[in-house]
Amino acid sequence: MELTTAASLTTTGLTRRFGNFTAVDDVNMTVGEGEIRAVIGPNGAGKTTLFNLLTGHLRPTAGEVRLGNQVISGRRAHEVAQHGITRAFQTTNIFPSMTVHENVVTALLGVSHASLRFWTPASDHLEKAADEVLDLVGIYDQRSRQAGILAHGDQRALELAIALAPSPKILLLDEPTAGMSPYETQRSVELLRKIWRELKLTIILSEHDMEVVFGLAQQVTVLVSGRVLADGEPSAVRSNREVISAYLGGVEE
Ligand SMILES: Nc1ncnc2c1ncn2[C@@H]1O[C@H](COP(=O)(O)OP(=O)(O)OP(=O)(O)O)[C@@H](O)[C@H]1O
Repeated sequence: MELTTAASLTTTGLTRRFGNFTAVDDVNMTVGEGEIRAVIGPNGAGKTTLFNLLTGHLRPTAGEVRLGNQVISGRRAHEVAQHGITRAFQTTNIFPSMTVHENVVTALLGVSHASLRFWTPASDHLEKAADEVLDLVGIYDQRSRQAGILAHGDQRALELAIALAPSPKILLLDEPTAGMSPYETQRSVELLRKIWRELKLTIILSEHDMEVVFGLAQQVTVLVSGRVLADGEPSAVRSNREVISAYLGGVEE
């Protein structure tokens, strides 16, 4: 498997208004290459809107998003994806009537060979590349099954495979463990850590489960009312008094 460097992501003055309401308010954030960053905040803090701005699903009212040195804000979602930012979970891309394998091959089609950094790079080998992705996320044995009848956990793994297929530089995960049992959550955290280690990509996740956040992320950004209340290493964020009173409540140890 050929590996690539990850990429850094920077937002400068990133702002999104809906009418008079400001959902994302002057967010300045730098996510380093190969970092795992968690974005946390209470309901309505602006996490989903921020992710939509990062993926090109929304245009900013003001400010910009840069991937490395390249400005990507203002581009359409499919262009942003081609530049190397993909997303799993909130926007499900599964075709339920196709097989698991066909779903991943479809995600690989349209990606130039040069972009298949993680997987075997040749069109004749798209099938093989799809198998590599499925093996990585642990559902290779499900490859011939119809995607729509997969168990919930396997369907989430397939969503992850589809997001990983284009060999992204940055992977965005919307609440990767939402709705999972403690056991499934633990397995997901291990899987994400393995993917991050093997592919050396940058991961940005939004998550409500603080065990997941503090177990996985190297840096945490806390959003409240669209603004960055704090960011830094998990231990610093965890003991930040403003964060505790605004959001974390009883999590202080
Ligand atoms: N298209 C829209 N039009 C108007 N208001 C919107 C729109 N999208 C989001 N908002 C508002 O922006 C605010 C931030 O919403 P957002 O979904 O980004 O928060 P969130 O942090 O993802 O919340 P949650 O954790 O509940 O998913 C909310 O008050 C929401 O009602």
